[in-house]
Amino acid sequence: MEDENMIQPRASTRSRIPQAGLREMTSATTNSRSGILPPGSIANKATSVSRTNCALPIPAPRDPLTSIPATRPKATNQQEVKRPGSISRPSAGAPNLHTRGNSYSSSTMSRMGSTTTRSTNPSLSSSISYGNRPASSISRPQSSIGSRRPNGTSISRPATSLDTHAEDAGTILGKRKGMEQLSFSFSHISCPPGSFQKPPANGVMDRVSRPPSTPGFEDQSLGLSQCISRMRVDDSRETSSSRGSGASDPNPLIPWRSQSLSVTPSFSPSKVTRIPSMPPRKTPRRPPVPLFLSKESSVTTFDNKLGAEWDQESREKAIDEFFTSFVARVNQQGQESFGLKETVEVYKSRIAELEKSRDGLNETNITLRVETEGLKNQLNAAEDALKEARRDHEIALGDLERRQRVEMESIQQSSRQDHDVLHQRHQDEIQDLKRKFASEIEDHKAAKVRELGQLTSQSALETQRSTIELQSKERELASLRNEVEGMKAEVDRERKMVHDLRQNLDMASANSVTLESTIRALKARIEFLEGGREEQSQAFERCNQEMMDALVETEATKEKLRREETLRRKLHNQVQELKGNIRVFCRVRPSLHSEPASELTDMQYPDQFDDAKEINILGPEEKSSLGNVSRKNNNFSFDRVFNPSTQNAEVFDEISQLVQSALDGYNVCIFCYGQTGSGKTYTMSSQDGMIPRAVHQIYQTAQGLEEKGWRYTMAGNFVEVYNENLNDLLGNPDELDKKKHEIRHDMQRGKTIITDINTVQLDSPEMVETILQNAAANRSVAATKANERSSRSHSVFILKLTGENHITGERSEGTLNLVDLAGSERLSHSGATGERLKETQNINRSLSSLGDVIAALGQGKDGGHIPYRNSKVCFLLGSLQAFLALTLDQLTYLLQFSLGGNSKTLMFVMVSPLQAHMSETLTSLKFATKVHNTHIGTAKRQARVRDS
Ligand SMILES: Nc1ncnc2c1ncn2[C@@H]1O[C@H](COP(=O)(O)OP(=O)(O)OP(=O)(O)O)[C@@H](O)[C@H]1O
Repeated sequence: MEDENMIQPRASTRSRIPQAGLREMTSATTNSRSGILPPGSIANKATSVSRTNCALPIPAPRDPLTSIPATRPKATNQQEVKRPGSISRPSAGAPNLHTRGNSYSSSTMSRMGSTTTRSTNPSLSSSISYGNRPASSISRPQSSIGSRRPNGTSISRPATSLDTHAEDAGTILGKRKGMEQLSFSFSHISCPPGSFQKPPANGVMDRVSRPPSTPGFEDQSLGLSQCISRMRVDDSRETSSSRGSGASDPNPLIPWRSQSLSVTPSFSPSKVTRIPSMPPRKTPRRPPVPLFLSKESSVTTFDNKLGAEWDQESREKAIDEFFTSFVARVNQQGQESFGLKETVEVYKSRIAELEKSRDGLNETNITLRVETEGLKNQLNAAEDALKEARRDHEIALGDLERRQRVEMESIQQSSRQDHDVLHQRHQDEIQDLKRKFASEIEDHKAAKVRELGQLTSQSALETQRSTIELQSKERELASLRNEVEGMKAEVDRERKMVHDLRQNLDMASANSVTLESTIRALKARIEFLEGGREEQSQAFERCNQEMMDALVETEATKEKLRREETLRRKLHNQVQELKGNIRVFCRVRPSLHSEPASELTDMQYPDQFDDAKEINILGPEEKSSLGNVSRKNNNFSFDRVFNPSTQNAEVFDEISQLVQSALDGYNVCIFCYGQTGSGKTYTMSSQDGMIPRAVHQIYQTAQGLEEKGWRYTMAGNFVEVYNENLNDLLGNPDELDKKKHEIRHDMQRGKTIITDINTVQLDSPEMVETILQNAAANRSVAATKANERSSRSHSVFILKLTGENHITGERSEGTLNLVDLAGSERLSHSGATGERLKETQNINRSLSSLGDVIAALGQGKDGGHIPYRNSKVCFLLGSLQAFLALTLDQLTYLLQFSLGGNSKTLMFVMVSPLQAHMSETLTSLKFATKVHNTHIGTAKRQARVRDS
């Protein structure tokens, strides 16, 4: 609280002295922005002080002597003149000056108005009258500036109140110790000559100034000191001149220039000392003025009255007025100076206050330190007490823990006992439940066993009953059979007997006795049979034995059948080999509706109702030079020739044995060769073509073989060789011609693997239709016309057949390849260009190389050169031996294992019936004849190619 009391007043003190005021004071000291001129310019300083004490708005800076506001009437000076003794408050502005001392800093600039008002006196005659001021009035109270001055009474101003400003200004009010040594350097005041003459009533002037009409006097811009300096200069000049030459001043208008201004003590309580000399100012040369006035002197008065030197009254009046105004001005300056001093005093008092507050703060600080020490002691005591309390608390805690531990142990013990009791009870319950459940289970088990026994006995009874029924049925059947047989025999016998009886009718009657005896014998036999049960049971046993023998015989027969199936396979293979491992069928397609009969080629089938192996193609009529008309007959012979009326079913009958070979574990290759539009696709891939029929047959055969222990799985691929590239027709159509597939051969197992290819498991015969549709769809995506694409590429349908006999442990792996070759038309006839030309070249290269390879193979030279490398198709018909050689032909490479060793090949050569295609037809047939004449692995067969 004490501290607060110390601080609060300080705050209020601060608030009373705004920083702005302090700044302005500082700036005033350094002569910047304050409007205070450098030393020697009292007017500005006064202005500054006036600003300090006046709250009026700040006017624009102006010359204090030239600016004469209208608000300041001259009457003020006149009023002051009337009261010459009251110098302390010469004007109405004075109270303002004093009462605003406290707000000095904030009102410094606003004092301009009042100052200006004061300086509105037209002349400096009203500015110096300091000497008239009584000593008491000069000793201005310190509080005259501040509001703290009590009751507005004057308090003696400290002796140093003017020191600072007097020294700072370096001009006026220079001497210390009050007004006694006050000397003025009124450099800023233009003082009219002669205005320093002491009024008669108040003092004596030692010099009499000249009237104000002199030019120098009118120069109001000159300061008083300058005037005085001039006076000195002139004075000395005049003195010297008067001394030297004795001549008088040529200018009688400025006699005051040679005077030095001094105020006698009687004139002012302060001692006016001689004003320090100022630098001389150059003035125009004037005529000398007489030093002393005489009656003869002609002097111009202030009123510009010439010759009024002796008008003492008016001169005194003028001087008096001037002096009054001068005193007022000096007064004003003094007051302003007081203002400044008071400001300084305010700051000094402020400093004192601050020091006081600092002392207070120091005291407070000491008090606080003492208090802090006390508090520290209290804190130490409190800490000690806290430690004590903590110790007590720890002891109490320890006791509590011990107590709780004991309690806990007792609780644990009791709970353990409870737990043991509960556990024991629980165990007892469990034992009871176990016993209960065991007895229930036993009961249940016994019931189930009983039920089982009943069921077993029932089933045994049922079985026995059914066995008995079966036996009775069998017996009935046997007896019925016997009866039937007996009836038959009896009928026969009866017939015979009737016949005999008819023949022996006579004998019957004769032998009636014999018959009767026979009847009796029969009756005796019946009786015997009825009585011979033992014999019947023995007969039943014999029958049973016979049945068991029959079963054994059946098993033996089945085993024999399986052996015969294996033998059949071997024999079938041998038969196929005997037929030739490469067989060639020729098929002529029928003419279409769009093809008129006149455009058809004349073809004959000489043995169509016999072996159906030959075909004659008659050329166009040719006239010889002798006029004979003849037609060229091209006769070809193959393994089978199908005329246009042959249906797919009949064609398939011929190849079904090859399909059977695939099931038996052989690699079979069936391909169609021929020009575009000759019916290859129709034969191979149409709805009732070879592919669907082959798959159907395989299914049927596989099902039939199941009862012989065979289980078959079928997996299908469909690939295309287009421009010597391999494509997957069951894959993504977008990858056609882009994705690369490789053909890899497993030489040891004789298997062909194609990389990255889709394999479809054929679980049903219908799946093959899906495969064919997908392949056709993919081809249609790859080409604008599906037919075009199919014409320009080889397609291969690969069916892998894997069979296992779970009885015999046999295993078979066969492959059926159904190949639809590209159109075989000649390059020269196709007229193809660009991409088509490239395709045709590829196709022809494959096919012609195929012929070469076949021809080479046909020569049958083991180890002889086979031109496999010439074409991929070479692999198609080459032996296993041949396929070991590297080749670029994808197609033949692909079919490598289907053409050699255990492979069987069937080639369809397709023929178009059109005359326009005759040339291509003949070429195809000649090529097929080459193939037909090739024999791989079996006895070479001869075939004829007859030109007649
Ligand atoms: N045996 C036939 N019975 C009825 N029509 C047939 C027979 N053979 C072919 N055709 C028809 O002849 C036309 C051409 O047959 P296909 O498309 O099979 O010839 P292609 O040799 O496969 O031609 P490409 O080489 O262009 O594929 C088809 O319209 C087809 O239906």
